[in-house]
Amino acid sequence: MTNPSGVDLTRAAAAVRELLIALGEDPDREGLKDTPGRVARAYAESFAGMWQHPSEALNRTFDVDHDELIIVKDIEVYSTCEHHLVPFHGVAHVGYIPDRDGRVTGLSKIARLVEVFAKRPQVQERLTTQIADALVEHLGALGVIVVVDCEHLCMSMRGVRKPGAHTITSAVRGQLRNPATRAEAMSLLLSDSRR
Ligand SMILES: Nc1nc2c(ncn2[C@@H]2O[C@H](COP(=O)(O)OP(=O)(O)OP(=O)(O)O)[C@@H](O)[C@H]2O)c(=O)[nH]1
Ligand SMILES: [Zn+2]
Repeated sequence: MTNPSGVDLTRAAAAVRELLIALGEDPDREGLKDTPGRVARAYAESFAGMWQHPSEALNRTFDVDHDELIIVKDIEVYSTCEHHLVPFHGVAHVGYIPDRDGRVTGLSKIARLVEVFAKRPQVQERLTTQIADALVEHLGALGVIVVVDCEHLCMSMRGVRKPGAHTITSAVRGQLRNPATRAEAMSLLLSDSRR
């Protein structure tokens, strides 16, 4: 039952069965009998990015001779907090300045890159820096800015119980570290330009 993604579904299902027992449940009752397998498959989906390389997401590039900022905003993010294994969700905004040849990637590939890193056990800070570093490393971007804005269910539904609290993280690389360029990029990233 090991699947191509590398997740050992049989072992994961057995662990979920054990967890149900530890929690005082009867894993053989009607409603729970398929749950261990289901949860194992759901985790395999949530952690699919562990088996993907960021360069795969960015493999399609186009020579469009564009050497200025490109921004993809409001990319929906569903990730999993590695401390509690519960979701955090929100949006990512990604901007980059292409390499000297003006080589850009497909717009959807930016969202695919976000997915590669979101579908792993994560903390929001690492998610943010991994996206930025991958654009420099695999696309040769001369400048990168990434802002991630998420609500962590580990803070909303349990623990400190503060629903609605947002965590905002940013990572800036290369030419966009220049204060003036950075401020301009940040304002574009955070503005609602469609209204
Ligand atoms: N920096 C950072 N912290 C996170 C992230 N996701 C969850 N956390 C925090 O991880 C911390 C874990 O703290 P612990 O004291 O070890 O765990 P805990 O007893 O469950 O903490 P509480 O959530 O405060 O009940 C909590 O403060 C969470 O809010 C994240 O993406 N980045
Ligand atoms: Zn958490």
